[in-house]
Amino acid sequence: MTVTSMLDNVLRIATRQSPLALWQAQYVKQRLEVSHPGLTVELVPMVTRGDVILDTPLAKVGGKGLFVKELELALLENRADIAVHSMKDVPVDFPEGLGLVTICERDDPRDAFVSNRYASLDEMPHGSIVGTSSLRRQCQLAERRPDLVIRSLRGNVGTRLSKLDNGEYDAIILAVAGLNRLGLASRVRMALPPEISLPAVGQGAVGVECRLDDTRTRTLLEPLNHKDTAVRVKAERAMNTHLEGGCQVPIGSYAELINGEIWLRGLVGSPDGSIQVRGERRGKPEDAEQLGISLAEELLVNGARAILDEVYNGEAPV
Ligand SMILES: NCc1[nH]cc(CCC(=O)O)c1CC(=O)O
Repeated sequence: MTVTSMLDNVLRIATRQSPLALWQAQYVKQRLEVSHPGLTVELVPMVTRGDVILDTPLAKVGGKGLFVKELELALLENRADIAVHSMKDVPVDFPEGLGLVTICERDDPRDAFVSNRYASLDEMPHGSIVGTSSLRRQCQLAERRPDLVIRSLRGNVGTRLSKLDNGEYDAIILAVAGLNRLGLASRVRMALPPEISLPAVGQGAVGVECRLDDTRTRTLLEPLNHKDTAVRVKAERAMNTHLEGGCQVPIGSYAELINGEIWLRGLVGSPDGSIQVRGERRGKPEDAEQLGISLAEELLVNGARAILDEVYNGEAPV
């Protein structure tokens, strides 16, 4: 066998090494190998800046892009062929030459109430301590239960659970999907419906990024794309992109497909929950992007503009 033909049968995944990232990379590897007998998929483990700076709230250290930059560099330098991401953590912009080409079927998009003491949010006594570092979760929690004390909680899923188990918190909020993937579904005391906690853009979905001119890889990825998930995430991301919100503002965006129609709901709020600007759109899947944009415009007019301006001190977000 020549060197070229050997390489033809190998595809390399750049991945972070958190248990969740590794699960997602393994999942894509397995899906690819099942779809393409004879293909060998290798993992290329990497450390990102986001993995190094774990004790500062994400909103303060420059956001989600921290977790993907190193992976993208590996793609651009041809040290790997694809990067697998939680769609929730993928920034709106891609470096020139890279793009998101595949979105896999969505797992449970909801937030999970996790506690060793209480079965639900409403059961918690006044003054209970809840851990989350997500401004979106904090905003919705504080509106519903202004009497709770919300404390910052960082680290990967396992770290967060051990901080709960140590007694540092009465409850914590995590994504159901992350717990499911790690075999920790039994830790979910209550999955919070979107009415109580509107999920983050793309929550529960895994996406794959590659070099846009790499037609071989794009063809290999085709069977993994899940159309319904892709259209939902497209509407959610269009809303988010049009808001230019970044992750220093509480933003929720969640689309469902009901009888072939998109139902997109959006939220922009203040971190303390005192302001909640909400809206929704229904329409055809073909119009996913337009629905997201027009919902964003409505939210901006209804108060989101003021919230964004306040957070970014009147400057355009970077
Ligand atoms: N912010 C970290 C992160 N990124 C994706 C998930 C969960 C899996 C997903 O939403 O796809 C999590 C953990 C969490 O929010 O609890």
